[in-house]
Amino acid sequence: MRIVGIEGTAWAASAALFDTATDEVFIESDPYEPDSGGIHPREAAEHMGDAIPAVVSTVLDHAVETAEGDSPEIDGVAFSRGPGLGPCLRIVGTAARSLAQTLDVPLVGVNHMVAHLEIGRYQSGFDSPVCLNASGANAHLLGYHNGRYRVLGETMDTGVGNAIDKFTRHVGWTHPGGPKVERAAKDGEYHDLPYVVKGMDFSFSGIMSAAKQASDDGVPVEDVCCGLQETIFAMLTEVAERALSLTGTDELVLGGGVGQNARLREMLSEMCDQRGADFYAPEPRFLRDNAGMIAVLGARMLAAGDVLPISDSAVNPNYRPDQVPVTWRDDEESVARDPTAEGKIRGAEATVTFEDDSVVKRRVPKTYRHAELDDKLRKERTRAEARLTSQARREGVPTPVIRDVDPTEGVIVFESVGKSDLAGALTTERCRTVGKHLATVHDAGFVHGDPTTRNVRVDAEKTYLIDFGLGYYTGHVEDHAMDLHVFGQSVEGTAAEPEPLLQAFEEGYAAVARDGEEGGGPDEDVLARLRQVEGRGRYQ
Ligand SMILES: C[C@@H](O)[C@H](NC(=O)OP(=O)(O)OC[C@H]1O[C@@H](n2cnc3c(N)ncnc32)[C@H](O)[C@@H]1O)C(=O)O
Ligand SMILES: Nc1ncnc2c1ncn2[C@@H]1O[C@H](COP(=O)(O)OP(=O)(O)OP(=O)(O)O)[C@@H](O)[C@H]1O
Ligand SMILES: [Fe+2]
Repeated sequence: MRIVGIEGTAWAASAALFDTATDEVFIESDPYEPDSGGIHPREAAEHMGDAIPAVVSTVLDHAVETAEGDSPEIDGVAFSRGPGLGPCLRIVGTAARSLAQTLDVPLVGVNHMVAHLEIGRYQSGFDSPVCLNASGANAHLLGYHNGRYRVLGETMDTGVGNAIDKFTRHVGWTHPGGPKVERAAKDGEYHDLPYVVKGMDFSFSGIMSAAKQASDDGVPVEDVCCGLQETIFAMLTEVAERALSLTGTDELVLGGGVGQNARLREMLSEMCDQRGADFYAPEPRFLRDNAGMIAVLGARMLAAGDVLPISDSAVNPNYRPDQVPVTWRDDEESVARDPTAEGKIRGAEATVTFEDDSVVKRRVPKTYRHAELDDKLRKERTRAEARLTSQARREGVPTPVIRDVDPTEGVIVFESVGKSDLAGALTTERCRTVGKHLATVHDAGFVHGDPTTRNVRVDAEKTYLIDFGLGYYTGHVEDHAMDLHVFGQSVEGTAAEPEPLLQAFEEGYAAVARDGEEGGGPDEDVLARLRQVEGRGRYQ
């Protein structure tokens, strides 16, 4: 099968030919490079209008040259349907429709983000990896489960590339900023910046303001660039590791333009090596926006009969990856491995060993992180975990008794609790209890920070919360809603039937959360905010 792909969601006007018989991908691209500032939607659309016909024509010439007969021998036309900039997408859509009609072949509408991850999965040969998408307008962790790609974690504000590009605009560098930050960082010393992860979600707004401020205050720009890379990429590596731990998977693939950064790839590969996981990053021409990935996924969709009638082929600027019905994969495949099957405990942050009825948790140094950042995080989290585990128990939430703490070494000795993780023993009643426990914790003025199904231990009588290392004191509705969101994502990404579990979880939360009389967030506010968090389109 031979399929043409067309891409043009933002900056790359690109066309490609993928031949399934030879596995060859021919790509022709023409980037839009703004003279100053960031990507301007109108200018970008003008660029698409000029460049798309030219790149398509080059690819058609190539198709004729490589065909056995005189015609280009094309079986389908795939195009990026979204997400992306509306004016650009419409031009791509029009070009794809007219090409499909001219050639009299089917039209295939591809989700750009799913294409970013499928290219790595296709090339690696991995079955069901966790996928880290690090692109300009997005940043998320995805895993296939029950017929869809589930968002296991994502940015709460801007995409990772856009965050970096905003900083470089601030210091007067031209777009794109990512490669310039990478070069400058090589000559810089590490500069400390805010590090924000919440379970498998993360946010860049605090770090970006701090980076701009540091540069305004006279910190050498190379040092800020070094701090930015070390902080942002350590955050992405940490959440990727947490996703591997939660799902029990030992395969990770990288996608997206920021994936071209050597330091990010180094950190991910080191993390995977150390936990015995396999890591795959496609070559740069398949990481940045390109039509090759659209053609490759388009071919699989076409083979599965997943084609679009012209009348139903409108573009979708907010097309989320979890909206895509995955027609080209087997329902049985899942990113989640059987959580009861594994023998040894592999947390994301720590090693855990069982000694009699005690558990020794060691936050071992993570060599992928800058030593100063690593030291700070391990100490802070060990202290937070010891303090909040005990405070939660005083509030009536079952947690393990703490027997010893050594923040300098990052070691805590706990009482061993529960018979298994909730991940392997999910019931509606237990989820209801987790909801109640989180409400109690929130009413006491703090959040858990990482309430996934692996951070809940259960036995016949009790449901315990463990691993408060990412917890902190806060009365903000947004922080409370994020705690609920983290639990929700961990259930969605791994459970066979998440709906009743999540309903019970929210009922439990609502039954206990204080009604807001004296300063605590009213539960309706938290649940309403949760709906907002879930519905946010984050393609800015
Ligand atoms: C929706 C779509 O239009 C969008 N595309 C996109 O963001 O282009 P992509 O090629 O995946 O990524 C571009 C980003 O990748 C960054 N980038 C490129 N090279 C980099 C490097 N060496 N280090 C860090 N960032 C880099 C750029 O600064 C820019 O922000 C997306 O995939 O989110
Ligand atoms: N007190 C305890 N009693 C029984 N089992 C425990 C206890 N503490 C930890 N475990 C087991 O060890 C696993 C890892 O512990 P924990 O979640 O604290 O580590 P972590 O590295 O912070 O994990 P992650 O960051 O992936 O959530 C837990 O999922 C649980 O199975
Ligand atoms: Fe992209």
